[in-house]
Amino acid sequence: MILVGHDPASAVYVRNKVRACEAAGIHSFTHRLHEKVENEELLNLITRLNADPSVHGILVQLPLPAHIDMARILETIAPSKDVDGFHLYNVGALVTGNTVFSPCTPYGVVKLLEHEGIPVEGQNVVVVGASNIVGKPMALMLMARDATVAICHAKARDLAQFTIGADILVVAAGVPGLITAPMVKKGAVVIDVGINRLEDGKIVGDVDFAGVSRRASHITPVPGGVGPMTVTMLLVNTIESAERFYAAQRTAS
Ligand SMILES: Nc1nc(=O)c2c([nH]1)NC[C@@H]1CN(c3ccc(C(=O)N[C@@H](CCC(=O)O)C(=O)O)cc3)C=[N+]21
Repeated sequence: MILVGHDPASAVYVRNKVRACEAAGIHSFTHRLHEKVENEELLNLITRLNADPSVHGILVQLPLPAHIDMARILETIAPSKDVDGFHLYNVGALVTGNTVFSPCTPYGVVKLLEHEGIPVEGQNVVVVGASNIVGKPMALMLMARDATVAICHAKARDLAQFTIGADILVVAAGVPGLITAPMVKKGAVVIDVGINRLEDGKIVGDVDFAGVSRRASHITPVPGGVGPMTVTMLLVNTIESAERFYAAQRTAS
């Protein structure tokens, strides 16, 4: 894991990932770099980890400081070790249905739905938020499972017009209280991906949990919902990466 700078939220997420690795018996190293680190130093570190056969997963915690060329950093990670699924090769593979690594947060959402026995095929899904990390891959993964998917920008004019039709509503906009009960169809499944820190230190999602939980058939809380699933899917991707590595080694020998 590579953590640049000292954003407190990023530090919490990385700590949770490290703890989960330890609990799962996955050895992890956290490389903490100064917020003023140069692009070259970060690139050199990634190149070294790419070449290290004992490393099966590389994660560069986002966001990165503004002077860092994020695209170049992500494209330097070996696609076979890109357990976040952010390399362009892996993004393209996801688009065409030849998924190598599914991005952890949407993958966690898919697993939650599977575990609860909630069908996706033929369902109307609305994804609010169109980020590269959550909204876009979420839509692709549900399309691959034969859902009808609409993506709304958080700033959509009359957002409720779209959300009210959703059998499954996934919200990843980063706007506290964005989704209220009248915007949700009765019996809908509501997945809240938002994590917002309020001034009093409280963490809330993008959904008015108290109100919406009276209309929804299923709803995920924040914290304790999608966040821990993101961490879990990182472990799944890392184990899969190691298994692929050793399978390829056996074939080669
Ligand atoms: N390269 C990269 N990969 C990521 O997967 C990635 C990232 N950058 N940047 C930021 C987002 C966010 N993220 C979370 C991880 C854990 C929790 C988590 O453990 N949440 C707990 C605790 C939340 C808390 O206490 O703050 C919960 O929701 O219950 C949440 C969010 C991974 N991200």
